[in-house]
Amino acid sequence: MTSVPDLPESPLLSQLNPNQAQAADHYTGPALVIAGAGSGKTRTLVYRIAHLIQHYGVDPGEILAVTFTNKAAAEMRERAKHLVSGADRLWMSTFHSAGVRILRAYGEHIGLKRGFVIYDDDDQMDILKEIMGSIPGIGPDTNPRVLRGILDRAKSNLLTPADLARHPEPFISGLPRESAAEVYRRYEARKKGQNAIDFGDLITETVRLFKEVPAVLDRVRDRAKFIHVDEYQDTNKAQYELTRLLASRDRNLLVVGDPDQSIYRFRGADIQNILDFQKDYPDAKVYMLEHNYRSSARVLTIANKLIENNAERLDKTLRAVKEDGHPVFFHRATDHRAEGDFVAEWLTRLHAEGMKFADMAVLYRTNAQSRVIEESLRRVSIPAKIVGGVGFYDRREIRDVLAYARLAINPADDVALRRIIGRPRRGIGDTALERLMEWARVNGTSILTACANAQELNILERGAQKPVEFAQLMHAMSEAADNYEPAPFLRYVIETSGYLDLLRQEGQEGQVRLENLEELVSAAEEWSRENEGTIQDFLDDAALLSSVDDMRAKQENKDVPEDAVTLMTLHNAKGLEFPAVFIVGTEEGLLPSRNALIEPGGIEEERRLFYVGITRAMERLFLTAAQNRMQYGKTNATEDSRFLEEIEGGFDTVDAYGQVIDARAKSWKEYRPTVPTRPSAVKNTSPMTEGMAYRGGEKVAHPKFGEGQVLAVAGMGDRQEVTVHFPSAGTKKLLVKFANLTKV
Ligand SMILES: Nc1ncnc2c1ncn2[C@@H]1O[C@H](COP(=O)(O)OP(=O)(O)OP(=O)(O)O)[C@@H](O)[C@H]1O
Ligand SMILES: [Mg+2]
Repeated sequence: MTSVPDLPESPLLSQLNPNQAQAADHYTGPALVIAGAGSGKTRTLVYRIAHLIQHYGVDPGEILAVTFTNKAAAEMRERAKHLVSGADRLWMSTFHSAGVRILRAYGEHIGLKRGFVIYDDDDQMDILKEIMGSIPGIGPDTNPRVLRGILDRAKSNLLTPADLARHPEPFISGLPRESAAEVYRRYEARKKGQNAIDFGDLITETVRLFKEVPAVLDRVRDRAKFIHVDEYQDTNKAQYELTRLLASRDRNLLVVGDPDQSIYRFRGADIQNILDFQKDYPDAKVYMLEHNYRSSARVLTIANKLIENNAERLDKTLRAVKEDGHPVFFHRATDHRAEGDFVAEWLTRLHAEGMKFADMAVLYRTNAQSRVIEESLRRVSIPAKIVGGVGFYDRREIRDVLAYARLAINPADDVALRRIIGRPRRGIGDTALERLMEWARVNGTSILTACANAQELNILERGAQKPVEFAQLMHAMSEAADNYEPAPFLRYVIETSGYLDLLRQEGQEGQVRLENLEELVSAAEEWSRENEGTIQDFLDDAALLSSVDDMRAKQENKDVPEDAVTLMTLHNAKGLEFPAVFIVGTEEGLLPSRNALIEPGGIEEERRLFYVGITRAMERLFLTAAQNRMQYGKTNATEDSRFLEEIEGGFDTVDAYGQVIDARAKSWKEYRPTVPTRPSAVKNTSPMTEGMAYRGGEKVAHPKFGEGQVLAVAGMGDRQEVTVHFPSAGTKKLLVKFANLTKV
């Protein structure tokens, strides 16, 4: 029996349970916190940061924490500020934001020019559409999205075009690999010519910078002597490499994650990063957290039950701290509309019982499902905040004005130029534009340079004055960009570009667009109050907003009251929690998704996604399905999700009025007995793993495999099973009874 080693007396640590406190007290060297949903991983990470500052005297200016969204980073900073002073100097950001910051400061060392812009998904598509036509093996029916997917995955895996050409598989996403590599090559060249980088580059270029210019890496490492990564299970190869480089000198790297919540494999996330952490850092300390503080025991039971069906996983223990709570309800509606009405009905009831709308969330697999739910909610006037979907920053007028701003900062941004040269119309037709582009291509200049010289160089026979005027307009705008704060500058752009007049002529619709532009100016004003920086910094931030980020949500839901139900995809819900959660569309073809059925490992990924959804719920959980659903314009009969079968017995089936039809959950204790366990606070040093022979992180020896470290412990008594990582033999699952392990 091991006991909790002495921990420093600390008011901070006393707010954690003993295992959490041990992890939070981790000082130097590599560490891995691996634990299930709601076990306090994120909380432990924040407390560890505060404890480093308060107890170990670490300078906040040497601490980096990487989170999944800017919102999570902001929240973490707020929490840290409450716990300890100096927290405003912490570096908390996403991988992408960290990349921008590093590349803006040091990108010149690897040939990035000042003022580079960040291309988003749509900009990428513009380039791909333009180049794909002339590449052998890429037909006109090739979807540019497929190409974009190939590029994204290649970058996530740090593959160059040459690597792609050497790829062992003859086809990549159905395309000849040579063609895919050629697309990649030309795309990169085009982007470089326009002084732009894309999302993937934010990581890969930073990695390249670190490798090629060690002095820069050293400077950045001084600012990141203690590194934390939340949601480590969703890092890809490039992010892994970035982390590895940053941590390679001081080796103070603490990562937290849950392999069961890895849900971004389709975007290149590699679950192996977390599983191999101990291979990369053989001296890593492993901390396991085994108590779930978030969900009622019933909710947690079905979550545990579900995820056990995954074959590829580390066994972990996760026990409820909370009581049984309410039964989980499942409702099978006649169709998707009835499903939406059922959700609206229960939202209303919960609200009448005193729960705030803001404490409720509706989660779905695909954005397309949100429309019907929204309609149902609107009918009964439930305020709803939609996260994701076609949002504020995707609107045409917003993108147009931001494109002007980009071009003002970076005259080489041809993608932006092509977007706005005809908005409003300024007498430069398609043929003229093509000649300008051709001249620019032949002479290796930007299109804007071609415009500026249209008259002298005889690029155009007629109307050469128009492009020259456009170039003059942009020149004036560039000067304004240097001289104005972000908000006045955007106002200047809206007016001088002619966009304002254009919208004024468009009547009602123009009016709505104008209001959106006003909102953009307000967003910039608000941004300036909270940040110091130029229009360039504002554009960077706007480009990096993810759908769950606050700045984005605020603009997108500007007319929605504070107290509103959240509607979002299961993916976006990661890391969040709500007292009441509805998961809709638990049907075959939706959850698991149709694509998952044909992809290797697809079902297990979808199961993890469902697991993420279930474990967001604190008190109430509702699952729904529609027997008939309209999809792609046709109504079809559906089948219940296979996952429902896996958790059968864990929920009550209810009818449209909420009356229990099938009360399985009433006898749920027989179905799977879990008794809530309440771990003591840290002051009381009784070990929380009472009755267990082994604990995560412990060093053991095996007669054949040698020394190793316990990764996970599952089961009790004779059936206790440990997962042990042996540096010489890999990771093994062993039954304690037979394994002949000894403690080291
Ligand atoms: N020791 C504790 N005492 C009280 N509340 C706790 C404790 N540990 C965690 N919690 C609460 O439990 C909830 C879940 O914690 P947290 O979000 O840190 O879990 P997590 O492991 O990061 O979850 P996820 O896997 O979903 O990211 C939070 O509301 C947190 O404040
Ligand atoms: Mg978390």
